[in-house]
Amino acid sequence: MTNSESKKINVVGAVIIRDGMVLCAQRGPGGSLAGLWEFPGGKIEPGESPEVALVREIDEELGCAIAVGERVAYTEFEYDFGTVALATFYCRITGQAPTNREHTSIRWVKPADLDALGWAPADIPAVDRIKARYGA
Ligand SMILES: Nc1nc2c([nH]c(=O)n2[C@H]2C[C@H](O)[C@@H](COP(=O)(O)OP(=O)(O)OP(=O)(O)O)O2)c(=O)[nH]1
Repeated sequence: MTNSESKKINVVGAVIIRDGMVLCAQRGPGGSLAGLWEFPGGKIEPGESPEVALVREIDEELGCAIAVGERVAYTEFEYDFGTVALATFYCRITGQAPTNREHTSIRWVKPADLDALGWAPADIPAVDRIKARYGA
């Protein structure tokens, strides 16, 4: 087993779609994958289901309530700091509009324009699925 395989990080990401646009979030400077774009979300805590973790993370990061729908993609990607197992889910906002609390920026993007952002590598399969489904 390689070192990176020994550390699997279970992460959930929310593909929030509103009015045909996808909510994208840019990671801050300093941490892992600094400046790259991702789907809001984060690490699953012990005992949490992916759906419960996603509702908690989106409340923390964006201050809004969501309904979690079907899975978009599941990817395992080996970064130098460990292997991220990323599960993304289509989500719908059920309450107030999101506000950016933790990211450098958040942006609503048309599916066909998603490629213009510099994505965290683990997210590429999800981005491709979203484009295939919604991008013209
Ligand atoms: N939230 C989120 N994280 C992602 C995505 N794609 C991807 O590779 N990741 C990585 C980045 C982080 O290493 C990890 C998620 O952890 P996190 O969101 O709690 O990140 P963090 O900044 O608090 O943690 P850290 O890695 O800086 O310690 O998964 C994604 O689409 N959404």
